[in-house]
Amino acid sequence: MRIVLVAACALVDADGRVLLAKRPAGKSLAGLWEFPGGKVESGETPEETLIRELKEELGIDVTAACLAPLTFASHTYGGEAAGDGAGPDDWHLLMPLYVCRRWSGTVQPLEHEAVEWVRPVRMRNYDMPPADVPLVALIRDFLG
Ligand SMILES: Nc1nc2c([nH]c(=O)n2[C@@H]2O[C@H](COP(=O)(O)OP(=O)(O)OP(=O)(O)O)[C@@H](O)[C@H]2O)c(=O)[nH]1
Repeated sequence: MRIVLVAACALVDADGRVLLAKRPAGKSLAGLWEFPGGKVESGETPEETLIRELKEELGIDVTAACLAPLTFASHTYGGEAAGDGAGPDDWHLLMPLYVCRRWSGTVQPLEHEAVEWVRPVRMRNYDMPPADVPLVALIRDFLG
């Protein structure tokens, strides 16, 4: 099965809130709240992907030194969820999740429908992609 590497980032503000971004209509998983990030392109490190994506998606600048690895998601997307069993279009998401507490610039939803700063205890009220669901409890434990 195809493994797709996606780098994602939990931006954490001075109050310990995490930035969630709402996927826009017309994209896969539209309307769900995700961590900013995107597919690692050929020749990129995951850190380089995040530096690029956080600029494109949110208009902020981060450095690799401020990206701390926290955990990862590992999830198969495809027919299984639809009850069709494994199929040729299935793909497996492998998504390292970083934490970042320092950036420059002001966060703006340049590519998302909206962004919100969310207290970790409230994250379970936000519908997230299935791959992200196991990460929520971990973030809550980590950030308190
Ligand atoms: N950035 C991000 N992507 C996630 C998260 N959880 C999750 O399943 N994904 C999936 O990882 C992929 C990220 O790809 P992307 O952001 O570069 O691509 P995209 O949505 O433009 O493309 P797509 O429409 O092909 O999915 C998407 O399929 C997205 O659904 C998450 O928390 N953050």
